[in-house]
Amino acid sequence: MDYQVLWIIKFCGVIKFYGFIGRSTMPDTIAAIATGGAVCAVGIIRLSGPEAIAAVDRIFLAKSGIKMCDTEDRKLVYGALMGGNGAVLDLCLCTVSRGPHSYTGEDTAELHCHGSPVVLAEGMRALFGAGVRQAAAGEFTKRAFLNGRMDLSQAEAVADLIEAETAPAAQNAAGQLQGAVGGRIDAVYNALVDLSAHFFAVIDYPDEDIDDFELNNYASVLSGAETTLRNLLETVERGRVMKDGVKTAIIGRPNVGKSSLLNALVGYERAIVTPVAGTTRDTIEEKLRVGGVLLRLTDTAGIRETSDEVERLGVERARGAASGAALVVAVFDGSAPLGDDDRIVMDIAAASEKKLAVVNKSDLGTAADIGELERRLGTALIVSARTGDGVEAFARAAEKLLGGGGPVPAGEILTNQRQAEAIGQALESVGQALKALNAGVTPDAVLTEIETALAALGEVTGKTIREDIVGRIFERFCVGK
Ligand SMILES: Nc1nc2c(c(=O)[nH]1)N(C=O)[C@@H](CNc1ccc(C(=O)N[C@@H](CCC(=O)O)C(=O)O)cc1)CN2
Ligand SMILES: Nc1nc2c(ncn2[C@@H]2O[C@H](COP(=O)(O)OP(=O)(O)OP(=O)(O)O)[C@@H](O)[C@H]2O)c(=O)[nH]1
Ligand SMILES: [Mg+2]
Repeated sequence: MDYQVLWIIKFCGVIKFYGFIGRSTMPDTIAAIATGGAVCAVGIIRLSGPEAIAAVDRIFLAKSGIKMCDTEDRKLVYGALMGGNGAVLDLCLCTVSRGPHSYTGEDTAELHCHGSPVVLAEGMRALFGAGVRQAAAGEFTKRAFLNGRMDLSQAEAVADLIEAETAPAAQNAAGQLQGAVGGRIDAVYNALVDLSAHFFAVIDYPDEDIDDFELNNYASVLSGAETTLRNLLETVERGRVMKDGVKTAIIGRPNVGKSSLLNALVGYERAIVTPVAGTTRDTIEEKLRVGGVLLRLTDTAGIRETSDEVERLGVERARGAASGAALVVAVFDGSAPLGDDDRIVMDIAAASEKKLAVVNKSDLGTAADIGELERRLGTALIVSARTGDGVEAFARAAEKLLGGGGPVPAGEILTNQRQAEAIGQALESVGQALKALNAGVTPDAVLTEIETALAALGEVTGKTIREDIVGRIFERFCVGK
């Protein structure tokens, strides 16, 4: 082959090689709309990476004439955002934060525009022209994690905070953003690292026995770790309720006002209401916040014996909803005496651990035996879905029954399944290590268990975690976070 051609091929290979190295050591610059796609008062485009400040300097002209590269960190500068064709897109504010003292740890910039999706999209287009690329979901926070600005439990708290549906859930996530979980896990992690260092020393000098004082010391470190991990795990159930809400089934015989109650609770005509018995066929779901508790309400078909095939399937679904619910709300028509269908409803509700009876239509007077309801179901609340009387009291009763309104969580409630699984594994290994220690097993057996526990704890904070798992965690974030 011609030497010249060979040389060119070799040269291209070198470029490719350095191109690869360049990409892997020097991150590119990313941009995204941070404020979502809706029309709003102010919309923010954010950038991160080595070219972030240079890129805004290409498309943003400060009124004062100053360049953003000459502006101090975290100062807002007023000016014009320029489109690709040189036209002014918006009059906006720009700010920069240089790495490492920024959210991502890299150089960052923000454009605070008028909140028009069109302006923001055009601003993004101008930035692509200035050499930046669209950020992937969660990429800013992923960079913050990879640059050591936060651990993985804090990064996950960012997503939890954004998605929180109640004030306590948001408060708990904010606590975790400050390191409530990461700090506790780190404390256990560090204690176990110290312990394993001792054990390594023992293995290196096998002739020296571990004295009793030290053995006791090791045992107390391990049981201290066990306690911390167990306490954290015990919050998982509360965490699930906090994050996912409480499945709540509204059941009752036809026409008692189940759909009317749902509508009165959520404050709009969510479900169809008619005087015809058997109006609701399929189940209807709606979220409702009562105080700090999120209810996932399911309105169901009225329960009765029926030959109508569609209605029968609906009744089956109603029974299914009740058995799958954490809270059953049994509705009765208080203006009529209780009948056989009401007693079937009572039986279904009584089988649920948590239930509330609602005696509806109080505006029509009372003919139902409220004493019977209270004997079977405990609390009975008198309401009128039509006038709204008692509906608020019902919501308060539900909140109280579900343990809402308790102390405000400051991050100590575990809401993340991945973290819970890893902590469960660590707890198991610490328990085994303690057992091995007490049984007088050779030090390396104890050490093996401690190392397994360390690996599991490292997954919580991200100290030791596979890259593909990190990738999967951040993929679930929104774009711009
Ligand atoms: N406009 C805007 N609002 C936002 C964010 C943002 O990036 N931009 N955030 C993110 O998405 C959250 C705030 N998080 C942040 C965390 C750290 C830093 C930061 O620059 N920290 C530096 C400097 C602190 C200082 O000295 O003032 C540091 O800790 O060194 C910025 C935002 C929520 N609100
Ligand atoms: N006077 C009075 N009427 C009510 C009240 N609540 C509901 N109703 C009426 O009772 C009828 C049935 O109400 P729905 O809410 O459809 O009852 P439901 O239990 O969902 O009925 P199905 O879906 O058929 O099982 C409608 O005509 C409502 O307007 C109330 O508090 N007072
Ligand atoms: Mg209905």
